[in-house]
Amino acid sequence: MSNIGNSTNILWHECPIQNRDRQQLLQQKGCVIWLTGLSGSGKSTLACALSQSLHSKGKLTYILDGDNIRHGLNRDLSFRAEDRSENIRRIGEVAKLFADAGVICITSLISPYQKDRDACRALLPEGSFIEVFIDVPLHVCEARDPKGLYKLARAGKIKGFTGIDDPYEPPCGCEIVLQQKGSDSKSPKDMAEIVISYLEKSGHLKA
Ligand SMILES: Nc1ncnc2c1ncn2[C@@H]1O[C@H](COP(=O)(O)OS(=O)(=O)O)[C@@H](OP(=O)(O)O)[C@H]1O
Ligand SMILES: Nc1ncnc2c1ncn2[C@@H]1O[C@H](COP(=O)(O)OP(=O)(O)O)[C@@H](O)[C@H]1O
Repeated sequence: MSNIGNSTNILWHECPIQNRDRQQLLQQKGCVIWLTGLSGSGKSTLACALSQSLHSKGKLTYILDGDNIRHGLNRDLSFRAEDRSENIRRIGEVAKLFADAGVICITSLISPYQKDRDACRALLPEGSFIEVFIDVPLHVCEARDPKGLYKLARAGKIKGFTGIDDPYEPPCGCEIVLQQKGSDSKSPKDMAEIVISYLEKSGHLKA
């Protein structure tokens, strides 16, 4: 019996069907592909392109998108630093369950703080947390502004907007950097191919 957080007298219950059995069934290894970048950098677009491409190869994926999860599980959270951390912690825990289920779980969150991303990495077995930085300069994201949020932030109508008056800490030592700078521009499909070739090399697309 042990105490975890505020829960006392709890005991882990094992089931004979384990992660390796699910890997065999699905012919893939569950993992978390953690997309991070500014608002408008292309996280949701890449998540969809990746999911479509992997699906067409017969691989099971699931997307956890920050915007979408804030409509339900995380609807109680704001954009204060503590709430962003809690947002990321919960999504990290959910992503861990999907990965354990054998699914290739794609998360799409700004996740601006390195320590929050590192805490999620620490939840997963070695090699199963694949951090992907979508490195798009602020001026490019701001020019795209598909939801008009940068305009509102510049006008002072949204406070604490990432990149404007709230921080974004670029990853150091992440698995993949996808740059979108000057002439080096990549389509979402090109970006998805880079991630998929990483997964092929790392052995995640076979049991
Ligand atoms: N203050 C502020 N800062 C940043 N973003 C804001 C803010 N308010 C609303 N939005 C919208 O919320 C989306 C980001 O949610 P996330 O859950 O990914 O953010 S975080 O990881 O908790 O920082 C983000 O979506 P994306 O553009 O898809 O990144 C914004 O549309
Ligand atoms: N690789 C890309 N090249 C050019 N434009 C892109 C690319 N990926 C996304 N976009 C465009 O950028 C905008 C923001 O993309 P989105 O996926 O919503 O970003 P995020 O989820 O990071 O906020 C959209 O208008 C989208 O069509």
